[in-house]
Amino acid sequence: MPQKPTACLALADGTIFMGRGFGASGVAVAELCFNTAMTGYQEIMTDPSYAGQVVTFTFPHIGNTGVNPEDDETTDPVAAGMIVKWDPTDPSNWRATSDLESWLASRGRIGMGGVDTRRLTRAIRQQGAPHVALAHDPDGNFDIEALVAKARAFAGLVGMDLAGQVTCAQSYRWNETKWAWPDGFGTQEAPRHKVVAIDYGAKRNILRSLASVGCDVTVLPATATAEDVKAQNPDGVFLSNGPGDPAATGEYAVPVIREMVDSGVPVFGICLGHQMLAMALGAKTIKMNHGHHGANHPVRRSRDGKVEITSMNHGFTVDAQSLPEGVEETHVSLFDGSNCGIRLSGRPVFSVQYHPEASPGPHDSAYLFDEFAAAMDARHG
Ligand SMILES: NC(=O)CC[C@H](N)C(=O)O
Repeated sequence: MPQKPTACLALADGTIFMGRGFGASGVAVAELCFNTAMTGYQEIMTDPSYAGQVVTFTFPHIGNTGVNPEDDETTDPVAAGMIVKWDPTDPSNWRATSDLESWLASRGRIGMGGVDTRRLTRAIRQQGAPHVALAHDPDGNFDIEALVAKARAFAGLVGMDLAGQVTCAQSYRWNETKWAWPDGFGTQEAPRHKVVAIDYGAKRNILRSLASVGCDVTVLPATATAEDVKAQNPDGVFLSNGPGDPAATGEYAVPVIREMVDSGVPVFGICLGHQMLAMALGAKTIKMNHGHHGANHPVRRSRDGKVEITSMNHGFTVDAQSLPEGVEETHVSLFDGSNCGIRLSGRPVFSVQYHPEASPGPHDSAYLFDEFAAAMDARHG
């Protein structure tokens, strides 16, 4: 006899998927996106930019390498839940300290296995990122109509400022010292640049990457004012990734970013930071149909035509048509032509939509951190 389903995914249009629940029980209401990465599920689940989203993985074997404390991008999982094709198996990896299921349970996040993730991904591509309710009940009791109603009632990410939920409560100095890849990437250079990183939901590996090129990083909360930033007397300002709608967070962040640009210091932004820098320079952002979430997104660098294989995680994008004169488009997605990078002409003010710290292939875009450091070196003369 087939097992009774213990998880239920209800889409707002009434489509229902049944499967096996794991991790925490309960109900999560969120937007649903698909991620095509074959590795990095722990980093994905703990990336603050995934707040308000359930992630379905197109790669069928998720959980094989377990979890470990070093791969967390923040203290807690931030994605609202995860959906996989096969149930996670026992981990097999020398770095694993726990298995995915108990890690998820201990952090209050819902998992669902046994789902036809190809069908689900097709639905996302066709209808745009749907609003969903994901339920896990070990007894398998579901009120499906109520779940559909919850999915319908979800307001969605447009207009939502989520940075406030995931930013640090207080400023702090990034002082991790022990971390490095075997090939030396990530080895810290002696700090020579004082950098303020504004934390809209920063991933740890970004702060680590800044430290690796000689930045002494002070992290400030998302609501930091221009005076808070200037009080640190930084050599450069970094604008982090983060969840939600850039236009909503931009209401308070963009005026601060504009002042930073006007002050003449080098400014570097990633993802949400990129989107809000673009807004500060006069551009607009728009919601995408189903966004870009994966570890093999090709991007063309305009200055020399080089193709970078990048990690991406975004549901909004900078409208390239809205870029004002004097703002160059430096990178373009080879999947759909969407904007992936900008630079203020002749100034060390630049940003990318993708994640150069995520090193999917393996370190293609880490040069951006070097360029930020070089811009600060150039200012010191
Ligand atoms: N990774 C990010 O910073 C995501 C930015 C923004 N929340 C988006 O979805 O587009």
